[in-house]
Amino acid sequence: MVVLIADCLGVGEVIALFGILTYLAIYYLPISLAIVVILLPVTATYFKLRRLNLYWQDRGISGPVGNILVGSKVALFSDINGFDSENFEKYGDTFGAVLAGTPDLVTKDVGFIKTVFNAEFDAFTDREDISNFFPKESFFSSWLTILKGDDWKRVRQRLTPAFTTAKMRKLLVPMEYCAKELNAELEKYAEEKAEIDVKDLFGKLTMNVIGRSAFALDLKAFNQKEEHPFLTHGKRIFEITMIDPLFMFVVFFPNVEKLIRRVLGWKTLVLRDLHDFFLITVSSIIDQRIKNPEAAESNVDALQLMINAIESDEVMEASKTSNVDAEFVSENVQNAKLLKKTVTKQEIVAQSTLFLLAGYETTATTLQFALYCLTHFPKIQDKARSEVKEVFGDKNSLNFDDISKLVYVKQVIHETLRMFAAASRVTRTCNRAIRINDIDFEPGVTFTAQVRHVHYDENNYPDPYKFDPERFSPECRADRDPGAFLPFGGGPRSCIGMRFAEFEMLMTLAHLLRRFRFLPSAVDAFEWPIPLDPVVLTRPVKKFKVRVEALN
Ligand code: HEM
Repeated sequence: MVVLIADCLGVGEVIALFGILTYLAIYYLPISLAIVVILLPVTATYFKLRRLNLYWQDRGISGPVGNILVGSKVALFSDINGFDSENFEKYGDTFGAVLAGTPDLVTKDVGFIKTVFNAEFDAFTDREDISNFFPKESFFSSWLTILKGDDWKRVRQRLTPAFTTAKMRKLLVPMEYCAKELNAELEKYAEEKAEIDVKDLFGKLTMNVIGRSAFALDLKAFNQKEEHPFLTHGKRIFEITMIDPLFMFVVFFPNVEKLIRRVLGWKTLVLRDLHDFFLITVSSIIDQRIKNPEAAESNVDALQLMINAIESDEVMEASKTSNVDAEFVSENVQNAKLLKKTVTKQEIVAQSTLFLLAGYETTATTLQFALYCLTHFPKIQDKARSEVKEVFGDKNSLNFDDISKLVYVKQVIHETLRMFAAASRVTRTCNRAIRINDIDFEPGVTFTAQVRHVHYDENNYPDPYKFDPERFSPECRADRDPGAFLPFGGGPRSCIGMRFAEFEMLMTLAHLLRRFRFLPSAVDAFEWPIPLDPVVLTRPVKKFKVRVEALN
């Protein structure tokens, strides 16, 4: 009973309730009864936490036993990759831990990952549950990344037609426009012989690309003087951290937060200004487009593709999709009940803002690492440039066929993604009891694919610290299990923006390499491999800069 009540409350609420209970017991009850009232919840909580901490050991699976109060939670906030390395070393390819109160099975075993992410996907459809932070009333709760079960299937199925290669072809035009804008910006650096803050520059590029290709808006990210309100609000998403006071308040006092929202009529407490701005602005763009479909037809952007896909009742044909989507599509097209249900306006607003979130940091960081590798290995840079020059010939622009000929540049991007995959861990939550590899999974337990460890495993990639784009030549790929490459996750729930990101990176690098040579910083040259921030999202520990030389 005590434990059941505690489960519905946040940590702050439990402590407050316990404080009140202790106060009342001491003042109003005889001492012996007061001790019982105080000790009962303490003992019940102690035994619950103890059982939780030994969750995997009780099931015969080895792994670290965390602190009784916080489990291995500290690892989440400090060095999660170091934590995983240490445990793989001690316990082998798979170990069990308890992170943030949830038993988590962590593995770098490719076969195991494929079974969970693909073959048994129905039992592992969702990611870890973070819905507490995103109230149901807000559109944040409709983000594809957060949706669960049938809701996720319905929205993903409806969105998939907007992300096929054929649709991506249309987005090459805005992508190229932004790549040319970036080149114009770099001319200034080359002329002034100034050092470039690579992440800052690519961050602006990816914002411009998302603006143009998701909303047909020019966000003018390179413009220092006036900032587009989309950009001002979009950037706010990245400012939020785990130690943000409002965020902490939601974590510690979820029920109080709910009450405050109800009383004030707010949809969310965290990021409220951003939420309301996007809800109003994007909803009105959608309304205008739906009211005026002919004018809307001229828009080549993901928002319009989503509106079209949803309105036209378009159903994907498995043969027209990638292998990953084909499997998913053929599976879901049979599900007529889900197909008939449409996607709401709030859900479209959610997905279009999610593109800002999902497409900005990931792509900018990958481009940053690609440039880091190309600067560090000038011969690889020259080889990539030769291919680019050959593909451009006398032209100034690239079409879809040209992009498909950038085979070596794509290998460079894939090798960059192997070494510096944006997400070092990808997690699924079990939704029904299932036995896999002699392990009994219960609903609520999570399964984590340790992507960085899969990518640095000698058995998958010999000499893993060597940057070698040849690993992704057709011959080398044929010799390797495709499941050993997970920068975009795996199975039906993998990254929906993968093709978008690949086209954007190919287009950008092609234009950059054609016009410029990249050289290490003269002030702060960096070592190989660059030290990484020990958190889940892969970033260098310090900013790195490059110099740029314009080519004739
Ligand atoms: C280099 C760039 C990118 C990387 C490395 C990347 C990586 C990832 C990863 C690892 C996941 C989790 C997959 C899983 O759980 O199996 C993911 C999910 C997702 N990504 Fe990306 N991503 C990139 C770019 C993009 C872009 C440009 C967009 C949008 C235009 C996007 C939209 C999404 C969405 C919506 C999801 C959630 C999919 C779902 O739950 O069904 N990503 N991405």
